[in-house]
Amino acid sequence: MNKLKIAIQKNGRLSEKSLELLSECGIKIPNGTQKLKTSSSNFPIEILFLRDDDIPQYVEQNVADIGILGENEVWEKDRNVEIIKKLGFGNCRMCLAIPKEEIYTGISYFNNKKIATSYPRILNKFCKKNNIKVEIEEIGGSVEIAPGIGLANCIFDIVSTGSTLFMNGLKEVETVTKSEAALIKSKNLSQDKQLILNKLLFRIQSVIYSKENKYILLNAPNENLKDIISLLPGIKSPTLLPLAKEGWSSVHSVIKEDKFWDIIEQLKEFGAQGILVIPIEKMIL
Ligand SMILES: Nc1ncnc2c1ncn2[C@@H]1O[C@H](COP(=O)(O)OP(=O)(O)OP(=O)(O)O)[C@@H](O)[C@H]1O
Ligand SMILES: O=P(O)(O)OC[C@H]1O[C@H](OP(=O)(O)OP(=O)(O)O)[C@H](O)[C@@H]1O
Ligand SMILES: [Mg+2]
Repeated sequence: MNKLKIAIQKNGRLSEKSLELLSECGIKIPNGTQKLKTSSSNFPIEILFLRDDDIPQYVEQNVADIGILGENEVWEKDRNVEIIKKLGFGNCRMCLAIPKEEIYTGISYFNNKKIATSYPRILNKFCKKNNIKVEIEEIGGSVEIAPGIGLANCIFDIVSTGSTLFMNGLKEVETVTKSEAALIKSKNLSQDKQLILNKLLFRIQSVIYSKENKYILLNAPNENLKDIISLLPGIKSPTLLPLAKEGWSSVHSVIKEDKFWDIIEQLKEFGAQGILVIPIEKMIL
């Protein structure tokens, strides 16, 4: 049977999470090998371990059918591939940063500046859109060092916590775009491979939903049930069960994790008690 070939990063920020995602999808991958290519024992998929920069090219050329990498690399390489799913990890922003003692006057500050980056295409597009004329100095890595050693005036790079900028005496002044890990696919997949991809996507979707959502259980006084239910719409609607104690019900529902902290105060105001929030292992809609 035809196998779907997926390219993931060999060593780097996205390697572990990419393998973890496949494993959460129930796909068994032999570990502990130094091989650059391996197959799953229980899903028709072959895994290629590559440098992330090369993945768009391999997917465009059908050497790999799909790949997991940062959107930033996909945009930078600008190959003929399609982003089909954001994966919720590898979140970062792409920023312009300048020496911390400089006074930032707005985007025109960058006119006639030399900017070091590993992402010349994305930077060039941004500069054109904003009508600024810059000199782009392309380097492969350790971009934050460039102003300190006189290679450039400022930088354009990936930022997450900001600690690399801080440690190198730089400050972030413009966010050009945000990026996260994504699944890309080749534009000419055979029908068999598309079917395998659909199966994989279904599993990925379930894994992502289960991470974004929590199961919530609480006890609610019956007189406030309507208000409490309106805060917890659930997938279809919440489950209601009478408690042994008269006048009280147990409410079960599913909520978005990031919404929970916003509604907890309101739930308490409506008299909710014994609130339990439980992780969901898998969620199929
Ligand atoms: N600090 C960060 N926080 C979150 N995500 C990040 C961070 N740095 C990079 N990323 C994301 O992880 C991807 C891989 O980063 P990494 O530093 O491992 O790349 P690399 O050095 O280019 O690796 P490779 O050797 O495979 O080319 C980046 O393209 C970006 O999408
Ligand atoms: O804002 P921060 O949390 O400090 O993260 C930003 C840093 O992370 C990335 O590099 P990485 O550490 O992956 O090393 P690399 O440049 O060698 O790939 C990126 O290139 C920045 O240098
Ligand atoms: Mg790389």
